[in-house]
Amino acid sequence: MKIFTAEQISNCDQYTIKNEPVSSVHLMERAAEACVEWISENCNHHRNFVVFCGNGNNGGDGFAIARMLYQKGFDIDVFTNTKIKFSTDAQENFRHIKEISGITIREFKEVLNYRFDSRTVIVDALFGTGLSRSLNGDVKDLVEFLNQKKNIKISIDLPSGLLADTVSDSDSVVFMADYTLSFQFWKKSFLHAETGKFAGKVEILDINLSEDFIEETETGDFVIDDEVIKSIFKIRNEFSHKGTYGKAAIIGGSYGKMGAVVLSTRAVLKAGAGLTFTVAPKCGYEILQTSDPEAMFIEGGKDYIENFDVEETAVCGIGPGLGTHEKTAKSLLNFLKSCSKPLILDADALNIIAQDPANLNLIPVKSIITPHPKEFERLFGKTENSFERTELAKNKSRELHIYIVLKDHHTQIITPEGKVFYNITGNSGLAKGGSGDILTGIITSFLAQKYSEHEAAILAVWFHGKAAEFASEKHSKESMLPSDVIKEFGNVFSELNDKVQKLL
Ligand SMILES: NC(=O)C1=CN([C@@H]2O[C@H](COP(=O)(O)OP(=O)(O)OC[C@H]3O[C@@H](n4cnc5c(N)ncnc54)[C@H](OP(=O)(O)O)[C@@H]3O)[C@@H](O)[C@H]2O)[C@@H](O)CC1
Ligand SMILES: Nc1ncnc2c1ncn2[C@@H]1O[C@H](COP(=O)(O)OP(=O)(O)O)[C@@H](O)[C@H]1O
Ligand SMILES: [K+]
Repeated sequence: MKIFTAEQISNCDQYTIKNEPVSSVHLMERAAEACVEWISENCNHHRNFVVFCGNGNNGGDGFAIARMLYQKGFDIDVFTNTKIKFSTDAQENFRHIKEISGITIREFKEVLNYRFDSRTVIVDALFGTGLSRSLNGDVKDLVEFLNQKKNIKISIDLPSGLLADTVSDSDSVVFMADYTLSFQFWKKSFLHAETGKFAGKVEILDINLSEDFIEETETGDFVIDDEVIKSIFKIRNEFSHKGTYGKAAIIGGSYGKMGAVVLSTRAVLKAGAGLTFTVAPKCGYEILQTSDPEAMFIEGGKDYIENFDVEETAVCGIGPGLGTHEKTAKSLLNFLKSCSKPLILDADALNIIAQDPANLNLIPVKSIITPHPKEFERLFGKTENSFERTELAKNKSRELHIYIVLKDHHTQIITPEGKVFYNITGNSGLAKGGSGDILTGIITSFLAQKYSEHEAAILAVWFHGKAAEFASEKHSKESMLPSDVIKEFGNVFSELNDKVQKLL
């Protein structure tokens, strides 16, 4: 799914109005209906809603939602500021709601005397994509007041105070939503840590904006949705043999860090590679042969790796548990100098490369590197925030012609062409040592199975998150282990096959 800026969304809005054609107030009606449908389906235990409406079209949505919820039998109160001029469509919906005797309309300042029942749901329709500056004055006080309430909070389109495309000043006040019902597109700010925390759980509601506009309008930012995944995933061919699914090698492990390479190797195996090797120090021989008997062991040193040579046709994922021993570092850098095929580089492989900025140029083109934020900083330097980090990653991907998998809650895959793919699967159950090692294994496995670098990176990140969702359902986010995540790969493949199989 494409991610558009607030300006592109507004253009899409206008294009739809002109070309569908549909009147703007009717489009507002459609948006409100989508919200009301979601609320009616999901708010089974709540009958009271208090809707806060601004003066622009976001407020217009709020008035329409209030009217429709009232018509469905919910108890509704509305707060707004009647002293400021409404937008044309907000004015029309304000007029409708004034005619409903069962809804009381109050001024914002009256909120201080309002009795919030603990079961009342607060709906924020103050500002959406039209926000042009930080909240201040009365509306800032109002949002601060509402943020202190323990009630369930739902934002319409965007939490008020949040910009769609970028981070606002750190002292800006933003409505803290539990749920955000947003129209048609993901907004970039939902996907970054500093801003996404205000949105709570995001639901994207389809309001049928123009498909032509969406198709024709260029953007560099995407969310990895089912359509993306369906276009990548290939069903296993029954007329195949192990050679069809390639050779994969995980190179890593050192004394005390053999678990990382065990997990990574197991992830390669369970993600479907044809032949799997593990290059690890001798001290890991028994551990690996016992834990992952399907993989072949290649001795790369005694207590740490000194030799990176592996069969030429194997796809190599390097780094899990590798350590940064001087001799390992030296031989890794020599290996990189002699290597021209794309590699997957993670963890200590990245920490070794980060020791000297000149090493970055040794990374073979089209390689996939998988830094978490700290590793990214070691490689490329500090940034002010995660939006800037993504911009820096775009520059570096272009400059070095590599794929950067920037690991985060919403991991981003950044391509050498400067495109950014945001992942929306996964959960905080992955915030545990070992999760990244598994991801390296999945990417290595998919690349060995002849997915392109672009496809392998996107599919693997989505797959990793999906497996984590299955694991958390069974074990909880707290208790799930990276090895539980690997056990769910089969369920993810079943889901993938169901998505793309031609079923009778
Ligand atoms: N896109 C779609 O497909 C559809 C969009 N729809 C809806 O339209 C919404 C966008 O509506 P919108 O453009 O009217 O902007 P909105 O967010 O209501 O705010 C503008 C008003 O707020 C004011 N204002 C701004 N910042 C302020 C501040 N800090 N403090 C105080 N005031 C501030 C600003 O004043 P100004 O900046 O001009 O002074 C103006 O009066 C969108 O989010 C969605 O909900 C649906 O109805 C249909 C389909
Ligand atoms: N809160 C979270 N939500 C979603 N994914 C997460 C979260 N925390 C961690 N992850 C994922 O888990 C993995 C952690 O990788 P990393 O930090 O390298 O772990 P390790 O090196 O210990 O294996 C990454 O893929 C990251 O995206
Ligand atoms: K809002």
